[in-house]
Amino acid sequence: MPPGGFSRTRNVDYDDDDAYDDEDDYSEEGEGGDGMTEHDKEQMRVGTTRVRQGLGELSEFTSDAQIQEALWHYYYDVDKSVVYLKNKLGTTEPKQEAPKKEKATSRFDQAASVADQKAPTTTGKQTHPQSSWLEESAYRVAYLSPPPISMPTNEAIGDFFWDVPWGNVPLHRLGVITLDTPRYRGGLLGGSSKLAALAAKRRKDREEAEAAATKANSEANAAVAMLDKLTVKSKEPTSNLRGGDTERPSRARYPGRRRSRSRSPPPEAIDEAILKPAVQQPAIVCELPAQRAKASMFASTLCGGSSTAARRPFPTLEVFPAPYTIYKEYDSAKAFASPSPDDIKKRVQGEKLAQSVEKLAVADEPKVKSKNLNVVQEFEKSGLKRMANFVVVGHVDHGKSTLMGRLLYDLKVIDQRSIDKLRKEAENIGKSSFALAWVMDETSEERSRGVTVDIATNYFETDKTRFTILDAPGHKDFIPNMISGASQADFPVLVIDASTNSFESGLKGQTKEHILIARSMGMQHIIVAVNKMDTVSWSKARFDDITKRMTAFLTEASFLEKRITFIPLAGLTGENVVKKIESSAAHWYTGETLLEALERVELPKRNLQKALRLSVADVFRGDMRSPLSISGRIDSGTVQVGDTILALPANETATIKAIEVQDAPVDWAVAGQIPTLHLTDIDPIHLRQGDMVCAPNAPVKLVKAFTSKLLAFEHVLPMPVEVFRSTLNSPGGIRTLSARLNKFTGEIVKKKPRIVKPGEVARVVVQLERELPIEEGMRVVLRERGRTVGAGLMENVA
Ligand SMILES: Nc1nc2c(ncn2[C@@H]2O[C@H](COP(=O)(O)OP(=O)(O)OP(=O)(O)O)[C@@H](O)[C@H]2O)c(=O)[nH]1
Repeated sequence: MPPGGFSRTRNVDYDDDDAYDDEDDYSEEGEGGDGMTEHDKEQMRVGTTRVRQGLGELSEFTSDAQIQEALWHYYYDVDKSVVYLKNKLGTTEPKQEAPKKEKATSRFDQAASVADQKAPTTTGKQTHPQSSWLEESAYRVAYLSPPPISMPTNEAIGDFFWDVPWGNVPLHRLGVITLDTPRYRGGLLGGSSKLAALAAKRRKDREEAEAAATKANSEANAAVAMLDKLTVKSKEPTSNLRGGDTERPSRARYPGRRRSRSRSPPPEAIDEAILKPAVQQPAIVCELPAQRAKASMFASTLCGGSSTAARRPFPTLEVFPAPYTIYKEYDSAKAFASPSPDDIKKRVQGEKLAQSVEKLAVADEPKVKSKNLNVVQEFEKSGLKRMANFVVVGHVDHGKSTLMGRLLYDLKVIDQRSIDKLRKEAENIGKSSFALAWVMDETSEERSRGVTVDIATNYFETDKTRFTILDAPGHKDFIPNMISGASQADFPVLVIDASTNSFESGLKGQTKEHILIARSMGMQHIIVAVNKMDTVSWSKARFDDITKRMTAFLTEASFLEKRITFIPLAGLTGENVVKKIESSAAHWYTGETLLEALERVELPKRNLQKALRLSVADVFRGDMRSPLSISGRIDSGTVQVGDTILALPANETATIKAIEVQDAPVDWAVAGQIPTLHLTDIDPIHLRQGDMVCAPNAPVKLVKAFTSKLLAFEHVLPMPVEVFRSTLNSPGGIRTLSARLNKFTGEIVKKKPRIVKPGEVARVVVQLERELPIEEGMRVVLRERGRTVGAGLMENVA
């Protein structure tokens, strides 16, 4: 390159890294940061000595810095440096200051200053007056906005450097100086000729490294190309891709990658960039770092590392779009329009599996067939014993469960071994006196607390009758359960504790309440078991006193005296339960035992001819064979296996699959019995405790308000109450007091009374919160805040 053939600015094309990685650059180049290697320094030292020798007497006027500057510029050429310095010293007065303090002015800078004299100056006041043009430019680039640049002419530079042997500069160094548009670099590279040379040296090193990398890449590419040949070719269309892109592996299998490129240009832009032929860019060299390592020995052996296969160019795009977004052909190809081979295989396997499963399948359960029996006739000719359900009521701890345990034990329904076991268990927790009660109280809560919580059911039979025991809880907290039990019973057995004060406290407690509820349920016969007579030494006076007071109360509650039976007994020891008492202390009692009284009770008439009505007392969700079972008393009508029933208020039908009465399977059941019905063809969610089951052709209406004839237990006035019907209870209220009635005749005594006193009978309108299946003749109990305020008979829909 001729000396005058370049612009004043040496626009060295360094990597961008150079612009900000200054510290790294210097640290690489020696401790002093002067950019000289040890070899340079040695050459500089020897050269300085020889130049001084060449200068002779002029040497004393020349500083080391000047000599070294010359040597640096002439690449350690001693002769040229001597000539240069002699010329310089011949025209320039040596300075008097110490050479070390003088700032060395490079020849290049001198050239610039000469040119400056010819060029128009545009520098402002920020420019140092003695700085060269190049220094000024560096200063401006570093601290100011770029000024309009005044360029020295090539002629001026050429004149100055006419004797400079630029032609000796190695070719690779010439390569780093370009004739591009002036481009200002920072102060590091803008004003130092040493640094320029240093940069040239680095450029050379880098080019050598790149050449090595290129060679390595060629080998690696050859290896990769060989590996690519071994892979299955993508069938996806690539017709409108550029040549280089056709070899790009499909990215459809890696959709996640596209998601990670959140800053990718929009698909349209990519489309254009990829699909249109690339525009030839002038003189842009894409210098990518070596991205591929040299092929391993194994790869070279396998694929021919020395192969001369054409090198695949590195992709110059930094954005690799997912094909579905840019290549229209993928859309039209509809790659997933038909099932994949895997899908087809799976489908075939699935079909085979389904066929084999079908072979294994059990045929659907045959529909339950009805025998279409005339159940009433069947019942009449069956010769069944009479069936009696009684509820055991009374104040808490008066001995109800113990009495029933004794009854069952003495009737051998419970064997000695079971009783011994219960005794042992009861002793273990210090409740040995409750062993008999545990015959009925089976839950751990009941046993640990010593109180009955829920209705306990058990069975026994005599020669004439099959009995169902419904043992009710005596505690006031469980009155709703007591109501549920009472609603299923034909008559009550009232248990009274004859012990001192116990009878009296019972009267204030649940004794009276239980009696009233039982009577309100329509029960007309009652057996009063005066219990724990052993605690009062079988006192006739005590028994008579209790009998007298209870008769008065019971008759007031509308029990006829002839239908009331009193029996002195002791459930714990068993006297007068099944066996007559033998003690002389009880010689005054010659009446019947409890069992005899039970056998003698007149049972209510069964409404077999009426439509089916069954109050659901329990719902059992069982196994696959019997997913849903219900139990409850049949108030009227009959059922048989195969019958369709209607559940209310869900209004869902079900089929009776099987029937059990007292744990024995039967074909039918009639009013008065408490069967268990195993159902099918219904979702278990449609049946709950308290629901009504009836004949589909004679359903019970759902009502939200009704008129009732009410016996008041407490003062009654329009107020919110809880309405109990059998096992069902629902919020509601007494809406209206229509009239007060004569207790015996039912005639209206007073219309719209403001209040009804305890013991009076009134006609009231009861409002329900939701619709419930209630019809004429059904009995309801109204409670308010845990107290029973009244019980009544539903008359009609209000
Ligand atoms: N001395 C004596 N104690 C009895 C008799 N009958 C029951 N008891 C005792 O009275 C206590 C209560 O007996 P339970 O049978 O649990 O009374 P309950 O009426 O069933 O109690 P709840 O069902 O919780 O209302 C127990 O300790 C019994 O041992 C009896 O005839 N004589």
